[in-house]
Amino acid sequence: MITVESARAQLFDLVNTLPSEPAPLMDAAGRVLAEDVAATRDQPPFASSSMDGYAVKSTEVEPHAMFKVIGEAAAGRRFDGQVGPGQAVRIFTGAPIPEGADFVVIQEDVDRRGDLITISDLPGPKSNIRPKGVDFEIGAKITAPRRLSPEDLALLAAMNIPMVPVARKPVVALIATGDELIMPGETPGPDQIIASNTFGIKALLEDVGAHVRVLPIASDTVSSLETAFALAADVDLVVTIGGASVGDYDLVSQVSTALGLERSFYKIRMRPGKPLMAGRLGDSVMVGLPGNPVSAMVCSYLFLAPMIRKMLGLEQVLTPLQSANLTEAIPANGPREHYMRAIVTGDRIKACQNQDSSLLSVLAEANALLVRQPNDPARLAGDEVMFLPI
Ligand SMILES: Nc1nc2c(c(=O)[nH]1)N[C@H]1C(S)=C(S)[C@@H](COP(=O)(O)OP(=O)(O)OC[C@H]3O[C@@H](n4cnc5c(N)ncnc54)[C@H](O)[C@@H]3O)O[C@H]1N2
Ligand code: MOO
Repeated sequence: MITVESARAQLFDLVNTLPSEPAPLMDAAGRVLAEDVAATRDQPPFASSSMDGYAVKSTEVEPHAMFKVIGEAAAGRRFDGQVGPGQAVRIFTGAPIPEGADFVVIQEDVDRRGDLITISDLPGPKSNIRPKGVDFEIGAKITAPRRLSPEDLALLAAMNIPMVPVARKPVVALIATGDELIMPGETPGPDQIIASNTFGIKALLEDVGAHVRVLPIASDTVSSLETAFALAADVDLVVTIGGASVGDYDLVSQVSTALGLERSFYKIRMRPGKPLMAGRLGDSVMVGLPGNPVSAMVCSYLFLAPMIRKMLGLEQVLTPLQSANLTEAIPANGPREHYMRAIVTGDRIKACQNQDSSLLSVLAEANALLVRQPNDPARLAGDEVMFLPI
């Protein structure tokens, strides 16, 4: 059995950054920027008013000063003339500052009668003018790689970049295996359970940025598994769930090997998730997850999500571990690296009572995986431990 670290290194060797493709800005949320992009204009493209008021010459601003209002400047409609001595232009937020003016007196600080305004309250030193290009100038860059946030999309729009170069989404096929499985909503036979892993893993991988195809459940026969693999021939990553262990109906290894799998490894010194396998299968990469629901999800956090991030070209593929102090003692660990379901509150962490790898109710309560090294000694309340947030 190999270590988690060595498994990760081998998995990363199997995948490369995918090529980029143009995406309409409207559909680019959450995609990974693949190439640097540059603003095609200044923002704002002209000096503009940050307040509603009157544009005047700053040298004339003093208590009781009077101005004649000679026109109006609104957002989208500038005043074409020149502001001369003793003159003011009615101006609104976002409007271009007229020639000759370099100060906006807010309307709360003036009295207006007809076309005449008088400064009633002395304005502060702020000119209420946003200089041209104060937000960004033409050529300002957003650098790749970067997962595009809602704020990034707004910035790209302001930069007038309607098509964005993004990494192609890795396509993942999920194949649940087992005669006992049916889909939610179907009527289970007496010995059947609902295929749950598919849904958790799909959500997790889509959240990271993959496109996930859920294939029909494969039954525990060679031909059914072969059909499922055939349906997944054109994807980047084929993920099987279950059938990875040593039982008579655990056929994933046998079938994938017969189909030409160049196996990288089988079995990791970890808990849960021991019977993980991976390798190259045709033009795809195959990862065989253990069927126990918690094992499958933990392996998805530890291995599949970082593989997707690498395919997307992201620099940080691993989620950094954090530390917290135990609220209760935990016993010594065995020989496998253990990812214990745990609940973190502030800087304190509590390992969940029951660590059985079938318990989705415990996993759903947890917000962290407490990481124990092989043979880690018993830990006391108050001890500092490391965890992976989930
Ligand atoms: N003699 C041994 N038995 C087992 C070993 C071992 O080393 N020697 N390893 C155990 C460990 S650890 C794990 S993990 C499991 C992994 O088994 P498989 O990958 O072969 O998974 P299955 O047997 O198909 O299923 C295990 C369990 O999970 C349920 N399951 C499977 N797929 C789904 C799904 N999509 N959604 C929900 N639940 C699913 C399945 O019904 C079983 O209850 O092997 C141990 N055995
Ligand atoms: O490794 Mo299994 O995943 O312990 O339940």
